[in-house]
Amino acid sequence: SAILYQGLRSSSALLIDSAVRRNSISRPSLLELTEDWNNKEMSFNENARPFLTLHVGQAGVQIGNAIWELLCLEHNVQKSGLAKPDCPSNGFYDAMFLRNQNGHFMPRSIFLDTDPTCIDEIRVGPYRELFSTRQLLSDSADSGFNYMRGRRDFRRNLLPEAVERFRWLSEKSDVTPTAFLVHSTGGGTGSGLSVSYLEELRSEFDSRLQVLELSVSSGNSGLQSTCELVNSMLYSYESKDYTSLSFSVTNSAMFNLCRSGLSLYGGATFAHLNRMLAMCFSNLTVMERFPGTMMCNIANICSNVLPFKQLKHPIVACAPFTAASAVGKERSSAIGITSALMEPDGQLADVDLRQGKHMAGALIYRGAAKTADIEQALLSLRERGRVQFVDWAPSSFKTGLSELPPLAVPDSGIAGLPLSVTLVSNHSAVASLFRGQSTAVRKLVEAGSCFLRSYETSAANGSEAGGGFEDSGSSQSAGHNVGGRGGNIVGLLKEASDHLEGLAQVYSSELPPTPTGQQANSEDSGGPKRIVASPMSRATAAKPRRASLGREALFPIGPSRSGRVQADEESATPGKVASQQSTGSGTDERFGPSQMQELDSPGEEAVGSSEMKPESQYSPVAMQPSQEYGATAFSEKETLTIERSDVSDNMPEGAASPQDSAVTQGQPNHANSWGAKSSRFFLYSDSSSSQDDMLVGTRDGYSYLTYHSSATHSFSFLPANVVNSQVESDAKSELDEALDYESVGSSGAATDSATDLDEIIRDCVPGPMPVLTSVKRMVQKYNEMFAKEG
Ligand SMILES: Nc1nc2c(ncn2[C@@H]2O[C@H](COP(=O)(O)OP(=O)(O)OP(=O)(O)O)[C@@H](O)[C@H]2O)c(=O)[nH]1
Repeated sequence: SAILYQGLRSSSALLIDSAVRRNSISRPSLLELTEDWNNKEMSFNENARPFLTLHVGQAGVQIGNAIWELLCLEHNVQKSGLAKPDCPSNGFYDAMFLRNQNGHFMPRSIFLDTDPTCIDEIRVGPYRELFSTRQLLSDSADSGFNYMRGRRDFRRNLLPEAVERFRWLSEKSDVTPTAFLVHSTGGGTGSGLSVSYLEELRSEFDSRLQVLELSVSSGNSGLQSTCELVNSMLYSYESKDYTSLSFSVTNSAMFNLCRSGLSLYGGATFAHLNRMLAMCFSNLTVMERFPGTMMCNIANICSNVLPFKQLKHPIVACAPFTAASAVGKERSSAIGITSALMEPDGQLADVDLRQGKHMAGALIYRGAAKTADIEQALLSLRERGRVQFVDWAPSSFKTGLSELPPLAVPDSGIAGLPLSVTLVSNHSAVASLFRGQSTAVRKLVEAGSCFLRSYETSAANGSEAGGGFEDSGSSQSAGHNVGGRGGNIVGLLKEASDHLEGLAQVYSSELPPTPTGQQANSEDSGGPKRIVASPMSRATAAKPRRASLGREALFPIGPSRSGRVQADEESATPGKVASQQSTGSGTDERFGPSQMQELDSPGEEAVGSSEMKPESQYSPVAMQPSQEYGATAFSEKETLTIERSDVSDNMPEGAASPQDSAVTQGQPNHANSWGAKSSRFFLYSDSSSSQDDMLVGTRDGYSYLTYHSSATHSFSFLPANVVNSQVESDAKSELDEALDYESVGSSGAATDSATDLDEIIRDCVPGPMPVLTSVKRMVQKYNEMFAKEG
C-alpha cells in the first residue's frame, strides 16, 4: 500500500504539473491541490494570527536580515520578492508575508534603528526590493549605548512614524497581528527605543496587541559591559507589562554552541549567531507556516508552556547545529538530538538544565521523524533521568512535528539537516540569568559607582542634543516617568533589581508564583481588562437554579458544599495573612501584601468592588501554594473563616454544614462549589451571579478565570494546588452542574459555549492565556462525561 500511495502521489503530481504547463489550471489551484494531497492527515491552522516582526537596534536589524533570508528560502521567495519560477511559493506564507496583485511578497516587518548604517545596508543590499521603503526607518545618530537616550530622544521624530507604519501594516490583515520583537537588550536603541515603541503601540492598540520577543543579551558569563548590564536591567523592568512571551538568548552561550556544534574555534562571528537565531525563529514559527502532523504553534506554546502569566521567560534551545563540512557525523536520531538539547553546551542562553526543573515545556520537531520515534525519545529522556519536572506540573512536554526539514542558507557554514528539534521550556534554571544581572547591578548601586553618574550625564547630554528631556505623558508605570525621574537612574535600577530578584526567586522556588505587580497593575498598562473579584464577592442577586440533571442519581451530594468553614482567626486577619505569605513564600515584597492592599484600597475600581467582602471572608489568600497536592497542602493555620450568609439562599437542600466535616478545612470559599482537578486548574461554579461577563486576573496568588452568565451558572478556575481531596469529591458530586455549562447553548445567553468562551477570552485577554487550554480541556472533559452518563 505504501508503494501504491507513493505511485499515486507522484502520478498526481505529474498530472497537475502537465495541467499547469497547458495553462489549464492556475498556480494557486496547483498549490491547493498539491497541499491538499500532501497534507491529507495534517493539521494546519490557517486562522492563526499573522505576525509582524519588529527589528529594533543594530542587533535586531542584523538578526532580522538573517531571519528574512531564511524565511524567503523556506517559502520559495526570491530576493526580488517574487516567487521562484517553476517553484511556487511554499507553505502558508500569509503568516509572515503580504502578497500584492503582481505576486510580489513583502515581509510583514518593520526595521527600526536610530543609527542609519545597518538599515542603509538593506536599502542598497540584495534584498532591497523585498522590502518597501516604508518598512525601513532610521534616524541620524545612535543612542550611545544609553537606555535613557533610546527611551526618550526619538519620541518626537522616529516613534510616531514607526507607530504609523505598524498601523499601516496591521491594517492589511483582518485581525491585529501578533508583534514579534527581535532586538538586543544591551544597546541603547534595542532596549530604550523598544520600550518606548511597545508603550506607544500598547496605547494605540491596547490589549488587542500581543507581543512576543526574542531578546539577545551578552550573557552573564560573557563580556557584558556595564552599560549593557544597566540597559538590560532597565529594559527588563520597564517592558515587563508589554510582552507576553519572552525568549531570551545570550551571545556567550551561542558562541559556545558555535565551538561545540559548528567547530568554529575562534572563528565565529555575529553572522553565524544571527543565522542560528534565524533557524531558531523559523523553528518556533514553523507551525504557523507549514502543516504538521502534530501541532505546536505559538498559541499552543503560550498555553502549554506558561503555567502562570509572570513566568513568561522560557528558555529556548535548538539541536543539532552542525557545520556544513561535518554533515553525516551529526546525531540524527530523534533520541540523539533530543538528549543533545538538554546538554549544558546545547543551550542558546547561559543556563544549565541539570540545575533545576522544568515547569512546563514544548518540543517542536522538524523533518523526517515518526511519532513513535518522538515517543521513544521522550521515554528515553525520562528513563535516564535527563529531565525533571516540578511536582505541581504534568511531567511531559507538548510536542509538535512539522514535516518540513530545517533548511539552512547555502554557504552559511551551517548545515541543513533532515531532522531538528527545538525546546521551549519554562525552567527554573532561568533564575540564574536574572539573579546574575540583579546581583551585579545591586553591587554597582551599593558601591555608589561614579559610572552611574556618568551614565546619567550621558543620558542628559543626549537628550539635549535630541530635543530635550520630555515626558511623553503616556508613560504609565512608576518607572516610566522618565522625564520626571530623568536623573534618577539609581532609583530605577533599584526597582529593576528588586523586580529581577523577585522573578529569580519565583523561578528558583519551583513553586507556583504569588501575584506580581505586573498582573495587579496590568489594568493600568492595558493588561487584563479587570482584576478579577472573587466570584463570592459578586454573590448578590440569586438566580433561579437550573433544573437538576439528576445529580443525586449520578453522585451523592458531598457534605461540604455549603455552610461555614471554621477557621483559624489568625489566618483570617488580612494583615497576618499577608505577613504569613510574604515570609512563608520567601518572595519579594512586591509579590506579597502591599500588592494586595493596593487591590483592596477603597478607591480601587475592581469589578464588583461595591459588593466585595473583606478579603478574609472569601479568599484562599491564606493558603500557601505547596508542592503537594491534596489536603496535606494546608495546615490548620492556613484555613479561612468563610462567611456564607451571602450565598445561603443558594444552598441546595440537604447540604450539610461544613462544621460537620473537618475535611472542609483547606477548601476554598466555595459556597456552591463543584470542581475537578485537571492538570492545573480547579473549576467551580457560583450560581449567584447576575451579570454576563468573564474576568481574568490574579489575586492572592492564584490565577482566576471566571465566566459569569446571567442565564446559567458561573465558573471559576483555580490552580489545582488549592484543591484538596474533599473538594475533588465535591467536584464529582456537583458534576451535573458542570453539565449546565453544556446547556449554555440552549439558554439564549450564548449560542455556543466553546465559541463564546473563545470570543470572550479573546476580548478579555490581551496576551497568551494559559488558562484557555485548561478551560477547553475541562469543558471537553465534562462534555465527554456527560455523553457517557447519558
Ligand atoms: N547576536 C547578535 N548580537 C549583536 C549583533 N550586533 C550587536 N550585538 C550585541 O548587541 C549588543 C549591542 O546592541 P546593539 O544592537 O549593537 O546596539 P543598539 O541597540 O543599536 O543601540 P545603540 O548602539 O546604543 O544605538 C551587544 O551586546 C552586542 O554584542 C548581532 O548582529 N547579532
